[in-house]
Amino acid sequence: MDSVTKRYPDGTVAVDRLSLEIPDRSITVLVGPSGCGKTTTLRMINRMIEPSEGTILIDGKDSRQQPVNTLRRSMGYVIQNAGLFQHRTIVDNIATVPRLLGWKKDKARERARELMDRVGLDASLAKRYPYQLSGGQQQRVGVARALAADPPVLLMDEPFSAVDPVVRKGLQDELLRIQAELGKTIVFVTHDIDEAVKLGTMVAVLRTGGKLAQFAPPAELLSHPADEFVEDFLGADRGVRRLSFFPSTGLELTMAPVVKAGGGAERAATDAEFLLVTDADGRPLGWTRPRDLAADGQLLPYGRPFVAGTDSLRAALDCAVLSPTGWAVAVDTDGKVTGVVSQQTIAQAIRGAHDEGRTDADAKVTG
Ligand SMILES: Nc1ncnc2c1ncn2[C@@H]1O[C@H](COP(=O)(O)OP(=O)(O)OP(=O)(O)O)[C@@H](O)[C@H]1O
Repeated sequence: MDSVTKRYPDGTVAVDRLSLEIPDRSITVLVGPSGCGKTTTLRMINRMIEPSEGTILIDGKDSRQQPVNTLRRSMGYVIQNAGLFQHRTIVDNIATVPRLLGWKKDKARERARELMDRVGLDASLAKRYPYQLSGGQQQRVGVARALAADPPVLLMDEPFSAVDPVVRKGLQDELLRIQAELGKTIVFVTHDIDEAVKLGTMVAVLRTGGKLAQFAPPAELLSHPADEFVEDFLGADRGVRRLSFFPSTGLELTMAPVVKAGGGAERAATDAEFLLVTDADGRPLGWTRPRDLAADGQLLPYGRPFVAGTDSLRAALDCAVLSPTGWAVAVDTDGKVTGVVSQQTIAQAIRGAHDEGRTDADAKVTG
């Protein structure tokens, strides 16, 4: 996208000399306050809106040189509230584009069922109508419909804005999984900076008037906001959020205060204030004081453990802060305890990470 401007007939400049290089097979997020030109930018990509000036190249080809129908079919489009056809069943909604492309009904429906599975929709919903689905399920149908003809590009305009936070997180995780599996080029519009940071390989922050404020990987955005506008938009807690990009790999874990239930007090040869009790398989049960170990008393909750190595320092910190003992519990992918770590040790690791100034987008980890 090279120096693209959109001036509406009434003179409004919605997008102002925007230049962006959208990377292939990754998620690029356009984020910014209401009215900053996100939707206009997205729609210029598939020519639902024609730019007033500038050039949009797709795979090196000027988008104006391609027939608009060919262009649109190479781009799935997902909008808020899914925009489903209310009088068509779920399976037929998803089969819409393949049918338009001339596929036989059976083949199109088979493809639709395959996609339902891919986006996490139960096959039993196939014959229902959109009004018989929850908002989150409808949104999944919207994604499946956009993927139906296997377009290389997906354009998504605030697709998850209308659902509650829990469902939204599920949809975001699903999108990341689909992207990892299918390697689509996705351009995603949101006004939610958390969503942008979570989903984006690259994030374009736009300011009112359709001007680009910064275009960077999320870790860089959080560590080096280009100016005060971006800094304000990222919010006051960007320091904590940045921890999402530091892996917990280097945290020093200890097994010293970890004991098996029924293992006897002699196992607790530590002067730790609290002991973590596990079951016979090594899964966490809860914390206790050493003197209460033999008494079979109530255990204190251990909170949500983090997966050492996979989860981020932010996840580890969260576990420690939420734990009544101030210690976070690390587990492996089977949920077995690999050690515990104190808030102080995590704080040291955080200082170390910040000092190193590690802002590499490749360091993006979950949690
Ligand atoms: N058809 C139109 N005619 C005139 N002005 C328009 C038209 N469509 C959009 N605008 C204006 O262009 C600007 C950018 O609009 P756009 O919808 O692209 O913003 P947005 O960032 O997607 O906003 P939101 O987050 O509120 O959806 C706004 O000031 C809007 O009022």
